[in-house]
Amino acid sequence: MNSLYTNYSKLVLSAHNVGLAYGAGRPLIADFSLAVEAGEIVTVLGPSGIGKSSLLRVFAGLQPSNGGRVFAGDEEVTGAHPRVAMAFQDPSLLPWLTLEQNVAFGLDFKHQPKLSAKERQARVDLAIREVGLEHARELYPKALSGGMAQRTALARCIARQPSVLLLDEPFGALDEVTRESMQQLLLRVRDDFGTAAVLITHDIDEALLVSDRIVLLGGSPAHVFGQWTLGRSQSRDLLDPMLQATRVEILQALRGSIEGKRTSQPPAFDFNILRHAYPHQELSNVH
Ligand SMILES: Nc1ncnc2c1ncn2[C@@H]1O[C@H](COP(=O)(O)OP(=O)(O)OP(=O)(O)O)[C@@H](O)[C@H]1O
Repeated sequence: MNSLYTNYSKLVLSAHNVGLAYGAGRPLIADFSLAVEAGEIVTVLGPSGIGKSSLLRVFAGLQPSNGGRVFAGDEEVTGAHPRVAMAFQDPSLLPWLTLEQNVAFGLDFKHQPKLSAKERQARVDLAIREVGLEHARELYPKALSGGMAQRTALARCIARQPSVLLLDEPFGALDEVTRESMQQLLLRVRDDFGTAAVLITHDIDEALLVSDRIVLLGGSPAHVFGQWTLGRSQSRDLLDPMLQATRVEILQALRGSIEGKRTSQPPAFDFNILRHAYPHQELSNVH
């Protein structure tokens, strides 16, 4: 287990001491910090109900945190941000719009920069091509398979040209083969555009197949309970003994986190990295 915070100037998303609570009860999440580099795919695993989706909504600026700060690049996230795009398990397509119109709709979000008609069409075309749905652009959502609908939702995100994708179990409802092709698509988007991603999944194998880093949430309030870095040269064949060993380690830690036991010390977060990346930001509440 180790951490990967090497390319300081390339952070696209960072969370500093984020806390989360619903109502006046015990906080759900405390002191959560994460730094995501350009092109890095970070998967967040953790027991059901620990707060993974809530955390992602905070990263997307869709929900306030209780303390802490989130940055997209060097801009603080205080609401929906043009460089941050989120996709959910439900593709949330508008049924009265065609596939192409659904993709273009992502560019109409209030916080998006204004584009010329030509630039807008170019972005839509590129995104549809990237997800391999050029043949289906005139179809309405009811005529799309689950995989095609998810590809459309991803294209809607891609058209916005985000620096980071926030993916809340987007492949969870798909059959295994479609799921595999979506995982390959995610890797391709990363390779083609350098887009980073924070992915929530319950599937350890999925995490092992796509992630540069796996972060496990555990404890109450939840915090980083374990962290694994997978090199790009690491085999992603699930039968590979190294990957198998990591799988077992993650599974044991996940069981430990469910039982509320600390099986491993979470890695200490080096806040000097954030100071280095954001020298002009006031990080006084970061200790
Ligand atoms: N808007 C809300 N108001 C009050 N409580 C909420 C709200 N949203 C989520 N919760 C509660 O917060 C806890 C964490 O929910 P969240 O969906 O973030 O967890 P999760 O780890 O993503 O769960 P799962 O893996 O089952 O999807 C749950 O107990 C949930 O009931």
